[in-house]
Amino acid sequence: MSSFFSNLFKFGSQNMAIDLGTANTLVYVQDRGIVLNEPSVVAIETINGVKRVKAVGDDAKLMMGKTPDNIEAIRPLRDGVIADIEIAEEMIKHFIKKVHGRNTMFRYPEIVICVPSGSTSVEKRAIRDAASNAGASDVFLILEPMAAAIGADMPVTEPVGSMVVDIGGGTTEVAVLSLRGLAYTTSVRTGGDKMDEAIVSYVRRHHNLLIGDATAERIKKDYGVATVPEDGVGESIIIKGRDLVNGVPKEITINQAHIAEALSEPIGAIVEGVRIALENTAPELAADIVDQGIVLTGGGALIRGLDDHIKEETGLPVSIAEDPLTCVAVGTGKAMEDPIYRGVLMTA
Ligand SMILES: Nc1ncnc2c1ncn2[C@@H]1O[C@H](COP(=O)(O)OP(=O)(O)OP(=O)(O)O)[C@@H](O)[C@H]1O
Repeated sequence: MSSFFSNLFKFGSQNMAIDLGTANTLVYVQDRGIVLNEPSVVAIETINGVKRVKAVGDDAKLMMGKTPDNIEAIRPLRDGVIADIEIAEEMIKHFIKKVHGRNTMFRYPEIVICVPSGSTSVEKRAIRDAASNAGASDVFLILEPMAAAIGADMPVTEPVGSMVVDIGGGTTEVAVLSLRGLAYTTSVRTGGDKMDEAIVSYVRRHHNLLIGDATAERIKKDYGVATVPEDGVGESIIIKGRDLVNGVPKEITINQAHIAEALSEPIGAIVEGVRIALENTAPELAADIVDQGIVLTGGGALIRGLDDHIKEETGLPVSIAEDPLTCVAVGTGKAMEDPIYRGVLMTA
């Protein structure tokens, strides 16, 4: 650990923090803040049996669902863990290179990477090795809920219990934190991806219409609600896709109440995770949470009315972090920069 902090001094601002997310990867550079925020997607092209990276990040996401047979758009992280280590490594390498550009002096930075709290030691090692192979001289890890809580300015170093619920693409991490540690943590394999799948399956079941994940994600971001709107209907939504009966393109109209119905299962799983965490929290810490409330981070926190829904289900105050999508990256960056958080970094 000490070599890390002495290297911070030696190499200055090249050190970086990476939020390697299922949906998005964010890179934070010391003293500069977030410099990269792109989808965790890699497009692989196969020519004469040889595979090569065709595009990464924004460019690769544009290809999802639209690639010819010889190009495959892959998300190397699934359910919050690395599903394809080689491709994840290519992605990390690409992003590090993109951040440092031609500045070869800064080719081997120290890197802090955020990992899901439920990662096994094998998964943690795989992430660390991917960053080392991508050119990092030293790699440190931080658990995702800790990073989210630091990013949301929660009092993680104090002897006070606080609860963070980080709703990402692949997982929802629920944790109770106190004195730089996780007093309790649980990871629910439900997040934004499951919400997209729920919309795809709702539209197929009720309207015989096939839509892609990208369309479902757009609908979720623009119209997603945690509960049925007050007027029982909400806004109308026009959806285009392929009719499953006759195979031709078709357009249907649904409303936000339908989206609330579609999302009820994944949102129910998240609420259940919060409830289990509360039941397993030591009484002293639980008493603190009654005062401090629950803080929501991650992109899923932006589903309209989710804070009120969790408040109703738990009876506790619930708030949304200021910028839920960048909380984990900012928290990972702060943990790298500020010695007060020294104790939260891990070597593997
Ligand atoms: N306005 C929005 N409303 C609802 N969901 C949103 C919104 N904006 C982003 N999301 C969803 O948030 C998810 C991504 O969140 P985030 O970037 O926090 O996850 P991640 O860190 O990549 O994933 P994980 O924590 O599982 O590794 C995606 O599923 C995305 O569709």
